[in-house]
Amino acid sequence: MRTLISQSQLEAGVRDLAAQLNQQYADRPLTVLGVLTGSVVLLADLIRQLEMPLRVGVLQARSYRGAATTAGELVVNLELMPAVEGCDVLLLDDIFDTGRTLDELVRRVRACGATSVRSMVLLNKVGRCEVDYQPDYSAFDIPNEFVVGYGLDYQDHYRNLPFVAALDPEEIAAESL
Ligand SMILES: O=P(O)(O)OC[C@H]1O[C@H](OP(=O)(O)OP(=O)(O)O)[C@H](O)[C@@H]1O
Ligand code: HPA
Repeated sequence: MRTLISQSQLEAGVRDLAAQLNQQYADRPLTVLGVLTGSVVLLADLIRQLEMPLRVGVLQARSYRGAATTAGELVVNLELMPAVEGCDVLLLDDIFDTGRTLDELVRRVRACGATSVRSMVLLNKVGRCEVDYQPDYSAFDIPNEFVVGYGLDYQDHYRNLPFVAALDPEEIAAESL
């Protein structure tokens, strides 16, 4: 694997995301919803730098399964999500790739009565978007490569890496290429 974004670059990127939110929301209460599972590392690092009255919740979305590096059917589970009616919500995810996950989640959370729904991602994979939606905040543009680390997985591994790396073709199972 090849490192694309180092630990210190990630720290600076997350600091910058937090500063944007602290400026945008100031003293307004915010509900941050982390998209399981990939957002967990970003969620933990980001919320400790937020200064507004904050609620934290999670929901789940999954479409990349097993050895696949392309999206399959999107399955959404809102059972763990707190009530968001009348709330300003920030959906937080690790990566915007085809955009199908966030596009669907923004619609679903709006339908639950949130006052506003913005979205934030760590990584924006350039040139892959398949939807008419863009995240409101992102820290890094990355090329069209399958990446792991800092929450991102391949076959449920590598989420614990403190940096973001691109997998080389020989590290990706032959059946998913
Ligand atoms: O923009 P998209 O093409 O929709 O891809 C982005 C989504 O894919 C990944 O989730 P995944 O389905 O791998 O589930 P996970 O978070 O549990 O790993 C990632 O965490 C995002 O939620
Ligand atoms: O590049 C990626 N890596 C890991 N998970 C992902 N989900 C969408 N794109 C990616």
